[in-house]
Order: sequence, then structure tokens, then C-alpha cells
Amino acid sequence: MTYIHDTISSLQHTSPAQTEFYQAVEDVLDSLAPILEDDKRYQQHAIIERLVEPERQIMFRVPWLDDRGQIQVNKGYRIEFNSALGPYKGGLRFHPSVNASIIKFLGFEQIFKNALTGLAIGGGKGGANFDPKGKSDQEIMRFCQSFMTELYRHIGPNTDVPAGDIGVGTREIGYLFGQYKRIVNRFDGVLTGKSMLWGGSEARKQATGFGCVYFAQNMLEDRDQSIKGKTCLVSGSGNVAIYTMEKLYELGAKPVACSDSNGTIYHSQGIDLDLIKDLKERRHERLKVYLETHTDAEYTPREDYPEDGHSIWRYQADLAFPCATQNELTERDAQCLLENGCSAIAEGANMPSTQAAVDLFVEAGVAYGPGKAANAGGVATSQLEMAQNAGMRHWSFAEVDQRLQEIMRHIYCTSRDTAARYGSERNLVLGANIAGFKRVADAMIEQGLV
Ligand SMILES: NC(=O)C1=CN([C@@H]2O[C@H](COP(=O)(O)OP(=O)(O)OC[C@H]3O[C@@H](n4cnc5c(N)ncnc54)[C@H](O)[C@@H]3O)[C@@H](O)[C@H]2O)C=CC1
Ligand SMILES: O=C(O)CCC(=O)C(=O)O
Repeated sequence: MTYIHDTISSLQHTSPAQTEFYQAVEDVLDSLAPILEDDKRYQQHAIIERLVEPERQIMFRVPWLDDRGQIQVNKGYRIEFNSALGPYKGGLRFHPSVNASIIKFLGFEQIFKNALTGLAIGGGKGGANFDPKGKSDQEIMRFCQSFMTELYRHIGPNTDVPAGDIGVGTREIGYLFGQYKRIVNRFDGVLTGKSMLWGGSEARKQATGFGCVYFAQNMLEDRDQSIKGKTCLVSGSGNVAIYTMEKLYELGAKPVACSDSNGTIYHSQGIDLDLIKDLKERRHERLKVYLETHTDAEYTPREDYPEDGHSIWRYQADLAFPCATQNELTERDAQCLLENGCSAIAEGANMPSTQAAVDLFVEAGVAYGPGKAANAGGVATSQLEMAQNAGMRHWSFAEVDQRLQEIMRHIYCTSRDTAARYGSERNLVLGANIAGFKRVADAMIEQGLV
């Protein structure tokens, strides 16, 4: 299709070497042919050309002092991608791999994800190539303060509301908020994922993982199956992976494997989630330490992974939940999952499957929930946090969880029904992309040429 080729060629010229960004754009454009054919207004209003260019890109120096008194410098980003539906909304990622391509792919995905929630939130993302691993609490605080000393002027509760992502949890949000408040002298809802002591929402910590399992539940129910009794693989062992495993246990399933960037644990008895929480949320330990408590578990270090894929997807299981990072599930991994009888994949991470892996899932007709639909529970609950802050209210855990379940059902049904309407029954990739695109594109048309 020429519009895909033309768009990617143009991006290669204007935004060179941003391969993850091109991948995310291609994934969306690949789905759009039926709606572009159906409604010529999108081409007349140059919606695609405008969508792929962020409204604003902020890049800045983040100087900070380490514990030895040495000055360190990192690069910070905030990409304010699209505000047609509401204030820019999306997390901050602190990881050494962060660059413009990674932040732009995440920001682009966020536009459609946020649109799918049905809530009033635009798309944005940010972060820095800062590695929190091995840093002291004081170093993390100094880094966050320096990061916010530039970021504060670009954000606001009705302008741009960042949150966490990889490497940014409640501790980092606390330091970022403290510095924001000190500079602007206002206590407002400018960040989400805040501590429960000072304006956070119940269930935000759990929301992405819980939401991902609710999404899987919806997919399975439509196929007369249930989560109960299923064996599951959950990659990662951070915020999303932990609360995916927690909800799976609550619904009677058994996660048997999880991972971190150094290796994979397989434990046929079922992953000991209390131990994982202790290792990852409190002690900030490597996953390998799990073996000190459970000698019957199996650990595969990253160096022993096959060249064409990852260890975790080679185990037999009914359901798979990629919850670590982008492109962590390759074509070969997808083949292994399908050969081993895996019947549903719900993505807690952003773009965890390569395009070839996605194509295999869609062709095989298994239940496949792409990240922008399946992991939208986190950002949706962030919007619930914004609503509580604006109304000076605090809702109970049960109330937020109930709303989260309704939102995940809405996202699932909208994606499913849109796929059917455009002639690709059960293709949730196409359904999610078209439904997200339509809401944003229609809003852009109504708001004129901006
Ligand atoms: N935190 C949130 O609310 C949301 C997060 N996401 C996505 O979920 C994914 C995970 O994010 P969080 O859990 O928040 O981050 P986190 O920082 O809490 O945890 C990330 C986990 O992934 C592991 N990891 C990183 N690279 C890996 C690799 N190559 N192989 C295996 N494990 C690896 C890390 O060791 C860590 O356990 C990311 O793709 C993020 O963008 C998506 C929606 C919302
Ligand atoms: O809660 C938020 O605002 C952002 C969550 C996020 O970064 C994501 O959905 O990928």
C-alpha cells in the first residue's frame, strides 16, 4: 500500500534511524486501509501526515551529582504527541536504552491506547537514558530533581500529566512531585501513580496487570473458555508482571515462569509471588536469588537464550503474558508458543511482540490482545486518579477496580466489534487500531487545522 511506504520513507528522512518508531507506525497504518477507503475525509485532512509528527518534542540535559561528588549528565525527553482528546498523558521511562526512537514509539502507541479507553486523555511519553540500577536513594532523588527542574515548565494538570513506566515507580514519582511543588508552589494533580499518602489512587499500582488479565478474561469468555485452571507464562518481574501474576492466582490460574533482564525462572509448582514481591519491590534483587529459597526451580541465564528468541516462551503453557519490554517475543518464540498449544496472548508490555510474531498470532486465529488494548488499564486508572484529584475525592479500591473492569470490557468490545465491522472478525489488532484511530482522527477534524 503506497501510503504506508510513503509515510515510512518520509519518516526515514525527517526522523532518521528511529526503527522502533517506524515499527509502531507501520503496525497502525497496516490496519487502516478499510477505514481510509470508507471515509475519504481522513486523507483530505492529512490525518496520517499530522498524526505521525508529534505536536511538540522536548529534549534536555539532565546534570546531577553522584555519591562520589562526580557530575553525571543524562538526556531527558518528553514527547507531547497528540492532544486532540485531552491533556498529553503517558509515562516516563528511566532506562539506559532510552532514545528518541523508543520514546516516540511509546508516545505514538499511547495516542491510540488512550483513545481506546474512551476517556479524555491525549498521548505523550517521556524519560531519560538514566540507569536506576545500582544507584543509591540519594542519587535517584538528585536525578529526579534535576529532571523535573526542566520538565516542570512543560507540564500541568490540564496540559501534560506524566506517570511511571520502566524504572519509574512510586519512589521516583515522589521525588519528581516534591521538586515540581517546590518550584511552582502548587499542590496539583500533575503526576499520576502517586503515593496513597498524598493523592494517589487505590488500585493504580495493580491496574496495568489486573487490566491485562481482565482483557484476557474477556477474550477467553468469547471463546467459551476461562482463566481458571490455566498454566501461564508471564515475562518480566516488575510492576506489570507482578500484578498480572497476582490477578491470575486470584482467578485460579497458575503462573509458572517469569523473567528479568538477566534470566528466566521456571517453577512448575507455580511462581512464589510473595518472594518475587520481596525480591523486586523491596530488596531490588536479581531474579536468580529465587533459587536460594526454591531449589526445585529452574533458572536460565540470558547468555543461554537461543539466538532467535527468548527462553521463557519455550515452556509449555495455555496462556502467555509478555510484560517486560519491546520486541521480547520473536517469530520463533511465537512458533514455540503455538506449537505448545498456547491459546491466548495478552500483552502487558508495549509492543513486546515483533511484527512477524504478531502476524503469526493473527494468522493462527488464537486470542491475541495487542498491548495498546490489553495494557490500557494502567493509563485508564491514571485518568481516574486525575478525576479524583480534580474533584478532591478518594474512591475505594473496590470502586476503582469496578471501573477498571468496565473500561477493559469497553476496550475489548470496541476492538472486537470494530474488527467485525471492517470485515476482519476476531482480529483485535485491526479492531484496536481502527477504533483508536477513528476517535482521534474525528476529534482532529472537528478541531480544525492545528
Ligand atoms: N507501569 C505501567 O503502568 C505500564 C507499563 N507498561 C509497559 O509494561 C512493561 C513493563 O513495565 P513496568 O512493569 O512498569 O516496569 P518495571 O520497571 O516495573 O519492570 C520492568 C521489568 O521488565 C524486566 N525486563 C526489562 N527488560 C527485560 C528483558 N529484555 N527481558 C526480560 N525482562 C526484562 C525488568 O527486569 C523488570 O523486571 C513496559 O513495556 C512498559 O512500557 C504498559 C502500560 C502501563
Ligand atoms: O499511567 C499513565 O499515564 C501512563 C501509563 C503508560 O506509560 C502506558 O500506558 O504505557
